[in-house]
Amino acid sequence: MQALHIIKIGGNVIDNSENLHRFLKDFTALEGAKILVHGGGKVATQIGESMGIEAQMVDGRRITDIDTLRIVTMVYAGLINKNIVAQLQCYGTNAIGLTGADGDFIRAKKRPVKTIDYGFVGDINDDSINPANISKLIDAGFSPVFCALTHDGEGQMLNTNADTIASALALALSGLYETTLVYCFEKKGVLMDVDDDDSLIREINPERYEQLKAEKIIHSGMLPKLDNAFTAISCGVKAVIIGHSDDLGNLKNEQGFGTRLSK
Ligand SMILES: Nc1ncnc2c1ncn2[C@@H]1O[C@H](COP(=O)(O)OP(=O)(O)O)[C@@H](O)[C@H]1O
Ligand SMILES: CC(=O)N[C@@H](CCC(=O)OP(=O)(O)O)C(=O)O
Repeated sequence: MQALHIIKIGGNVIDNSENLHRFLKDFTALEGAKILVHGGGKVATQIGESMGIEAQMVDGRRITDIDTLRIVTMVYAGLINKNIVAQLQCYGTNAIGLTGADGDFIRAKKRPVKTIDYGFVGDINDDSINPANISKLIDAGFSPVFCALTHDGEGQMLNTNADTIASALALALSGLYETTLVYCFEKKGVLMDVDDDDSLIREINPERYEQLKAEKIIHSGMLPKLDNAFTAISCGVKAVIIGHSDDLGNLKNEQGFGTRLSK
């Protein structure tokens, strides 16, 4: 089976152009088939605020009313996606920028209203992604670059968390490729102390994850990231690694990069 890397980059790195460019160079240097998934929540919040629209987050998810949907569509699919694609082209990666609506690559269902109305937020299902269609792009030599937007098939764009998109792509493509999923952010990996980069935890299995959650060592944005990551590893994704965007160049070096998840 051909190897595939799916790399997700988070909003804090996108917000720092020096770190972003270093990361995009390292992404270009990765050999073989690759997909980039980017967030950009921080930039969307800043631009929304400059337009008088305050972000409302619940459990790490953005409440997406119609005005917020307009902002995230402009920011994720336009500003961030196209700048990343242009930079990758400059470094020599033949990137193609996509939302889930393009090529009907990722469909989602609007999240049903329970106690909270998340608005235009989309949840991905088992049959949301057609891996054969995405592999046509890869076979043609493109590196797809997905932003955090999906569609419902009835003309409605939806906002979907980028970590979730990355793990759903990894799951869907793991039948066709030997897939490695890498979450890159602004810390060395999962840390014992969030403020101490020397406290990196090299490996986590589900039991240790439960302990670290109970001890509140892992919290906030790291919880949905790891929930997605453990789902991926238990469903056929070969490896899941969480590490610093600056260290992507060390990916080949087994001990050199971030926190590895094990079953
Ligand atoms: N044990 C931990 N180790 C590292 N980061 C942690 C930990 N627990 C919580 N976090 C938080 O998780 C955040 C990463 O999640 P998130 O903000 O969703 O990232 P991104 O936007 O890059 O996807 C870190 O910035 C950090 O504040
Ligand atoms: C529904 C939902 O919350 N969507 C996210 C999508 C962006 C994202 O995931 O960005 P980061 O990876 O930078 O956090 C949001 O709008 O913040």
